[in-house]
Amino acid sequence: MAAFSLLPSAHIAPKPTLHFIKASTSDLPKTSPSPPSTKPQLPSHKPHHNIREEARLHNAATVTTNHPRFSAKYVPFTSITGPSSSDESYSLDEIVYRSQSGSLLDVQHDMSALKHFDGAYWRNLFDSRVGKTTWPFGSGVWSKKEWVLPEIDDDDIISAFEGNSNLFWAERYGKDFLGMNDLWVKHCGISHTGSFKDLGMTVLVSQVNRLRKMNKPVVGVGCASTGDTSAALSAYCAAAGIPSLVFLPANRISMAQLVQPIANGAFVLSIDTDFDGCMQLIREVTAELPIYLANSLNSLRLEGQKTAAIEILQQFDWEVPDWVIVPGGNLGNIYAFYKGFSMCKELGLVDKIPRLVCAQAANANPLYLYFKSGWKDFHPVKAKTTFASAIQIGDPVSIDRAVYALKNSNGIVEEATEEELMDAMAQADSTGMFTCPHTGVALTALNKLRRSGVIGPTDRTVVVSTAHGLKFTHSKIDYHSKNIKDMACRLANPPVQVTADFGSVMDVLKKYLLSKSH
Ligand SMILES: Cc1ncc(COP(=O)(O)O)c(C=O)c1O
Ligand SMILES: N[C@@H](CCOP(=O)(O)O)C(=O)O
Repeated sequence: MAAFSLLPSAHIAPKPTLHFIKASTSDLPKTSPSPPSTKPQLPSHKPHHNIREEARLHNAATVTTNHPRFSAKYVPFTSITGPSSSDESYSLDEIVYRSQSGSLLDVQHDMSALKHFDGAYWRNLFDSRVGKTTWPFGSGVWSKKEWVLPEIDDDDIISAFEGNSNLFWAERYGKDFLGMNDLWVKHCGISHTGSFKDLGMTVLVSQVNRLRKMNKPVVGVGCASTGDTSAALSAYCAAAGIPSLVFLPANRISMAQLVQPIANGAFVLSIDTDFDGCMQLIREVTAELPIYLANSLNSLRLEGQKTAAIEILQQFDWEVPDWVIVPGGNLGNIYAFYKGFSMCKELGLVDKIPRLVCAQAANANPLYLYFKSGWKDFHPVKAKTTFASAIQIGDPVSIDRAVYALKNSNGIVEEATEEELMDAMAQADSTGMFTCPHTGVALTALNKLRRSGVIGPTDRTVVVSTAHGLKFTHSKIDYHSKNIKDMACRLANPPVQVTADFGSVMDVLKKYLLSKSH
């Protein structure tokens, strides 16, 4: 193993009161802005190690250095205070989802240890890990490991190299439909299981892997789901060899989503209730049985999901967009974005955060109604059927997190009717994307804010696309066949039936070309 300089620069001089650990070469403070090497040097007689073994070798060959110990713990969270600084806290190795008073928890990082390094250090470190296959940093989540689960052993990590998703410049959509020139779509759904849930699930399942190795009582991992959480949970558990159990609302999720946990070997319960009913049941069951709760009530999930925000900044070369629009259901993700942006600001990678917009389906809009009441009255709703089926949620568990995120980002909540969201999805698809209905909800919010002038023509805006359109082909088929009651489906593009002779084919082609020529 090569020797490394341990001399920190003046601005990152270690403070004597901190705990010190053995640090790997990739963790060492750098005196120059050049990115640190993350590739271990292998002994020449063993050329065929896999990447996990390479990381193991690399970590074994560490040197003791004056490096602060990064750590994180659970603390209570409320919509007023955010993460609390009270004495109540829990180790991440405990199985706990709520505080003593019943409030949500948050993963709180030791920010003073992270502040030991300046913003330039973190930017360089994160940038240096992109596009590599080094374990576990090839993942967009684990490339930010120090900010996610700093204490987990690389060997315990279960990753599909999720994240690093495309930030798509929506050139034509922005120009033709919104008069915008700086519109971007963060394709979080182009991912291992087809949604942003992979980002959180790699963290949660990795921690479960660690807990099981510590002989903690975790026989399986369970969730309630509208489709995407269950797909991610079952895939990551299958990769780890851990049993997964999923509670699905019968007949309320797409076939493509239903088949995912089935194929990955999960124990699938199809329950005759809605998502909120399934969520209630899984909470009761996980309180009784050694089943670890994988929904975003569990704040570990959000640690992975927040990396999408960091990634957006990274993809803009650490320039901050004006707006980020996120579709909301159980409302963990809007807080995850807020947390990712806030950490970047607090640790000096950027100097501000974007304004956040949470977009809901009008048929499942408890946050929208709360926002419209001036944050006075929150009432869960009975969510009605929506094409954006993954956000058909009336009693979101992370309501307090969402309120905190929106209040602290000068945020806005918008809603989309069924017709609006389906038209927006079809319009985006007509410019070359293949979006899901939830992205249609976010695009509708953009449309409304753009038309009212709240979002300006040159504002740099990011719409978060949360799932792959291929999971929702049934809704696209209904739309393009004009097979939806009370909906004009004005952008429908049904196939033309034509008889198999040259003349008929020529007739329809000429008609089509004529329609395009003026
Ligand atoms: C595709 C999709 N989009 C958006 C959401 C909303 O995310 P959240 O529940 O974190 O608000 C979900 C899940 O709830 C989802 O599956
Ligand atoms: N859309 C989600 C609903 C559950 O959300 P979670 O983030 O709390 O797990 C799903 O796909 O199940």
